[in-house]
Amino acid sequence: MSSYIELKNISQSFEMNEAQVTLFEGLYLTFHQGQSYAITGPSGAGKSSLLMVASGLEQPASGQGHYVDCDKIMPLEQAREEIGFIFQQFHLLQELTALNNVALPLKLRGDRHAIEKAKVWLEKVGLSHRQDHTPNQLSGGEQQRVAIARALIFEPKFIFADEPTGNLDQKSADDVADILIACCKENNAGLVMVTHSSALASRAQQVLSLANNQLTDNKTINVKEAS
Ligand SMILES: Nc1ncnc2c1ncn2[C@@H]1O[C@H](COP(=O)(O)OP(=O)(O)OP(=O)(O)O)[C@@H](O)[C@H]1O
Repeated sequence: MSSYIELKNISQSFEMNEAQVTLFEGLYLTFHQGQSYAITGPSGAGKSSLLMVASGLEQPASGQGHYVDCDKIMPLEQAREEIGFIFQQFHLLQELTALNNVALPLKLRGDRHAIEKAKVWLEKVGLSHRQDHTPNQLSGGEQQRVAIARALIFEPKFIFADEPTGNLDQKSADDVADILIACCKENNAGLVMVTHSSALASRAQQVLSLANNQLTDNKTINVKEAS
């Protein structure tokens, strides 16, 4: 049985200049493993904040998020092993080669086959020939492909991606989108992307738009009903 992430009645707000700023309020959301989702909306609407809450990296002001797998239910912040991240700025370690960046999550888990597995993943993202290069020797698109391999190598059930193509030209953005979607599909990982790109959003099965504290469903294709 595939897993899912369930958010119930979540709200997020911050104090700003002694005023309370609400980003979203009373949202109910379910993300299923193996499905793809895009969150769009105007700048400052709170998309990244929603991604942080939905992935368990930040706590909501109110409401709850759970990761559900078979009969196992756990708070999102305890589901770190099941969730991988991709960021607009790549966030690779500059002193490490592409190969060692990809291998790092497995090395940290004590996997003795980390380097062999990282080689396989670099091949999947088309970068075997750049394995000994450091991030500053790679283009933006290549760095993001390394970040995709690094995020997927420990086979998380979900990938959360914040503007994964935001720093790239159109050609690199298309290539990165192809690889990201194909790799998530191959791993049967759920993919949740925040993006300003209508081209990238259109490739997701469900497109949600965040504006004025609320989410609107703009497109749903073949997404399972919320459990
Ligand atoms: N921890 C925080 N404390 C105070 N304000 C915050 C915090 N995190 C986010 N904000 C504010 O919340 C608002 C929404 O930020 P967020 O980055 O989630 O928006 P966004 O929709 O992703 O924007 P963009 O499309 O421009 O990236 C911003 O005004 C931001 O400054």
